[in-house]
Amino acid sequence: METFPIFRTLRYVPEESKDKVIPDEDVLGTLLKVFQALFLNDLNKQSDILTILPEPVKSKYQDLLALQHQRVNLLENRHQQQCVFKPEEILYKTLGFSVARATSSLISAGRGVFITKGLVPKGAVVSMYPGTIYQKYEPIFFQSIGNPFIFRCLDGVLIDGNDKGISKVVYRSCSGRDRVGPLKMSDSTWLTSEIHNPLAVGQYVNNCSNDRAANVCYQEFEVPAVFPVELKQYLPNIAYSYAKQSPLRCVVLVALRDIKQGEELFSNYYTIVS
Ligand SMILES: C[S@@+](CC[C@H](N)C(=O)[O-])C[C@H]1O[C@@H](n2cnc3c(N)ncnc32)[C@H](O)[C@@H]1O
Repeated sequence: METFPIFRTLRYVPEESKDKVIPDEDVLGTLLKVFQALFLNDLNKQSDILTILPEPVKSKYQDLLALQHQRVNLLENRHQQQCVFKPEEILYKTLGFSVARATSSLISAGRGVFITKGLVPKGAVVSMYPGTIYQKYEPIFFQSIGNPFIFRCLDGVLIDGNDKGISKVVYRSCSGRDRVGPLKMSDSTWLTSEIHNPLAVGQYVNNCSNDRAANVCYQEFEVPAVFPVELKQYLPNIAYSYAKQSPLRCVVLVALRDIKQGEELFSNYYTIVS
């Protein structure tokens, strides 16, 4: 009888990446830059979002929006030009590249992740690994059966990045639980075809092979307590258990070299892919 491993693909951050490829401040800086641009874009679509924000946050964005409109009017010489873009366009305008899922260049590997526009410089954060965060003592047995999207961090913390079945239900449930009034503390749109955070595709990156060297690597990151509350809605991770004290674990993928438009991303799973 065939024995089936619980974790079909259990990728992990290898010991050597304790020496992080880029400093945490750079990861944080990139996320803040992209999320703030996404938020301003959302405000342009729906300015009534401002009314639910605490006063200091509201005035910060009112000023930023006013500045943005001034700039657009100067450039375009038009009145009240609406500047609303798709999330992938915001990513391109902010970081100089966009990234998306498409059929992998590897035969029968399903989908993969590609640079669809622009150039990713070496050392840039190129995507995020979305999913529910489990401490190593938390139950994940049923979610893990036949699930190739489980990622293991150095300390045994697991991230379930599966966007289907029970994994999807669990993520949605945790995300609803952690809402603070109208404010979302995480992004659930990576479970749908309308992704709000275009970086949240890292779970679809395929494993490297002899003829496809890894061009990205995983790096762990803890979201600091000071992370702006209005930008948490773009974080594609949620803790399985509600833990007010512990910081939220994230995993980002960092470019190991310059990556050009049209190239597929490959990481090292450090496991045998079946
Ligand atoms: C986390 S998923 C990656 C996304 C997957 N390609 C998909 O479309 O769902 C991991 C699975 O992708 C496939 N895969 C990843 N790297 C591969 C490779 N180098 N060759 C063949 N299949 C691969 C395997 O089926 C593996 O279990």
